[in-house]
Amino acid sequence: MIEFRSISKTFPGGTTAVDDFSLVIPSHRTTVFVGSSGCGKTTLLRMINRMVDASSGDLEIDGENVARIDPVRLRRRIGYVMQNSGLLPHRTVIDNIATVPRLNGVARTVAHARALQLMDTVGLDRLMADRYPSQLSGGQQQRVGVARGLAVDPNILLMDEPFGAVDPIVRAELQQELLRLQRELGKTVVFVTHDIDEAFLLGDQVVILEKGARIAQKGTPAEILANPASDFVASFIGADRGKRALSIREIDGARVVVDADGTVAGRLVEAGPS
Ligand SMILES: Nc1ncnc2c1ncn2[C@@H]1O[C@H](COP(=O)(O)OP(=O)(O)OP(=O)(O)O)[C@@H](O)[C@H]1O
Repeated sequence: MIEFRSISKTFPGGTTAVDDFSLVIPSHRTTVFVGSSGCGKTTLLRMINRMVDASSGDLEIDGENVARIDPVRLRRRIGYVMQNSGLLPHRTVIDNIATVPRLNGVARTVAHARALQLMDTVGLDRLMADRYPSQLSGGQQQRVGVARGLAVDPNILLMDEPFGAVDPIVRAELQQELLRLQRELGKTVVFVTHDIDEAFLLGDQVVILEKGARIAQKGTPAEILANPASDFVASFIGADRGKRALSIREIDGARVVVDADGTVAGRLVEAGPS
């Protein structure tokens, strides 16, 4: 469990990116931060692995205050997947995936064997192991990014707009892969997006944020869709456009919420990892 307790962050220039934010992020579930550009999503995410330190408040992982954990050690045990995959251009796919285990002292042969398994896990052909990132499509690069995030077998996986830079068809494929992976692996995933449909599709818990990372509403997709807490939320989720008359359908054994035109708007929480 990750717990934010009255966390604030003011950057040296004076911008308060996060203003008194409190939230519990349950383990083995996907929590999605969603909101407009500049509302503080990335800052929240980066405070979990101390790429950004809070100005005030406490942040705990399983009861341990992150301020007391060495940031390098913390980052090596938390997976981080970013937009544009963030791969090292001069390293092959397999070396990119094995980077952090190697830094942690894992032998090269062991790290490479594990990297090949992870390529299977994320649906990448092993034949691509010796290619460089520039020789892959955008979607394949994102899969390498996810494999790299999983390479230290972290309990926590942070994902910052990981599918933002790929076309809608590949994006939909990657979203489905993540749902499949999450059913298998049951990580504590914290996912940032500005796309409400992506948030509803992937999130067990969705947190809609306004400027300063103020929580406009949090809950399951079904709760938010059925009962928007404010005009802001209603407008953000498109409820005011009359688009989302909800119903529940069973697709591939999972119970999902679909809106009026049949688009999957979210998954019911009971369908999470078993
Ligand atoms: N290192 C920094 N120094 C100064 N201000 C910063 C820094 N990082 C972020 N900010 C500011 O903090 C606010 C929140 O930024 P953040 O990147 O967390 O937002 P976001 O919701 O992730 O935005 P986006 O969706 O555009 O990535 C913004 O006003 C931003 O300009």
